[in-house]
Amino acid sequence: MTQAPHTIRLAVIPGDGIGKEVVPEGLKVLDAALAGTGASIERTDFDLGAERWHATGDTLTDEDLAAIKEHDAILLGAVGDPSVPSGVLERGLLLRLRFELDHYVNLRPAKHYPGVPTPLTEPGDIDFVVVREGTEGLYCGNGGAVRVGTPHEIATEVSVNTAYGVERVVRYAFEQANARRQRLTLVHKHNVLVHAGHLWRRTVEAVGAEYPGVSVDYCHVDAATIYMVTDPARFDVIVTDNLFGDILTDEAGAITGGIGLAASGNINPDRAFPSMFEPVHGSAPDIAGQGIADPTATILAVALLLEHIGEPDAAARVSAAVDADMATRARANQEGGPLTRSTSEIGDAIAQALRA
Ligand SMILES: NC(=O)C1=CN([C@@H]2O[C@H](COP(=O)(O)OP(=O)(O)OC[C@H]3O[C@@H](n4cnc5c(N)ncnc54)[C@H](O)[C@@H]3O)[C@@H](O)[C@H]2O)C=CC1
Ligand SMILES: CC(C)CC(=O)C(=O)O
Ligand SMILES: [Mg+2]
Repeated sequence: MTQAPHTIRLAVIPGDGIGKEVVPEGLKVLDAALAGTGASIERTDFDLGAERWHATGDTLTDEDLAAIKEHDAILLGAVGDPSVPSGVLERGLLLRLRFELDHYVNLRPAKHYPGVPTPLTEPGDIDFVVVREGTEGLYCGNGGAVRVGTPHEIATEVSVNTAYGVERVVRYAFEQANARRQRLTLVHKHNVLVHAGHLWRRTVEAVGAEYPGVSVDYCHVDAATIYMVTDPARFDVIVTDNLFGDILTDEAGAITGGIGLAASGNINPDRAFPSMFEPVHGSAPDIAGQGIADPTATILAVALLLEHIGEPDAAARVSAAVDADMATRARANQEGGPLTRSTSEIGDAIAQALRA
């Protein structure tokens, strides 16, 4: 559908490793999805990541951050590289973006496309979303270490959970559940983490009273990892903290056909700052540079981005093109084996389907 001409200001951060390989495919599909709609992309590339850090020592400067804030949305590949001490880019770049831009919702849909290979023998109908808290918990960097390197070293990481932070993400999760199959599962570990866990439990109870149509369930996180492989169809919306959500969504990627299919949105629902869309996976140094990374997660992140910025038709067309590509994979699988395609061949196929 043609709309009035308008421009979408997009900040692009390919990052490291396969981030640099999958982001061009996401952009290819974004262009194809918007062709003829009246919307155009005004794109700014940010060279953040390992190379920049080696050259300048910067992870994310205040100037970078101010420039990124001038955009409508952000597309990110992945950050992290074996040549950089672990945590420097993950904390100084990725988490700093999530915290500074108040991405308190980390939305991670998980869907199995029929016939697509999965490690589960009977996957059932897997279609759920994880609403992971994005700005608190164990990822705050609240901790420290003393007597480092000695036999008496003590290291702490303290999980921060505020009533304000938990309530706003729980409310978002109830809204999601209300718009879906009206089932919400809180995942935590309140049998042990009694302070944070009981705050989450009480908050879900209190907010849930406003959503009488939504049934509420609870799993300890260890049991949740079991149900995710034995009965994933039980889940509709999972709400959980930053660390548990991180772990569970890699598992969700694995059971739905691979981490290369799992997309995410770091969302500021209040729209005070641009939201950031990225694949769930990391920079995958083990396969980087080979052109074999699956770009589908990034392409699905583009669909989430389009939905968020008010281009639902384009978003639906991207999702439909991915559905069709998944059906092609399923057919190939039935006919004797998985399709072997390069990163750019997958991007080309999906972009071409959109232009057809
Ligand atoms: N959002 C981000 O930027 C994230 C960054 N990282 C960083 O990435 C680096 C590598 O972390 P890992 O723990 O190895 O996790 P990873 O997600 O990069 O890789 C885990 C496994 O999944 C495979 N894989 C990942 N994406 C794939 C794709 N698109 N297609 C096919 N296979 C894919 C990899 O080859 C690897 O075997 C680290 O520096 C880590 O801190 C990790 C997770 C998220
Ligand atoms: C690299 C971490 C900071 C984040 C992560 O693994 C994730 O958000 O999935
Ligand atoms: Mg992760």
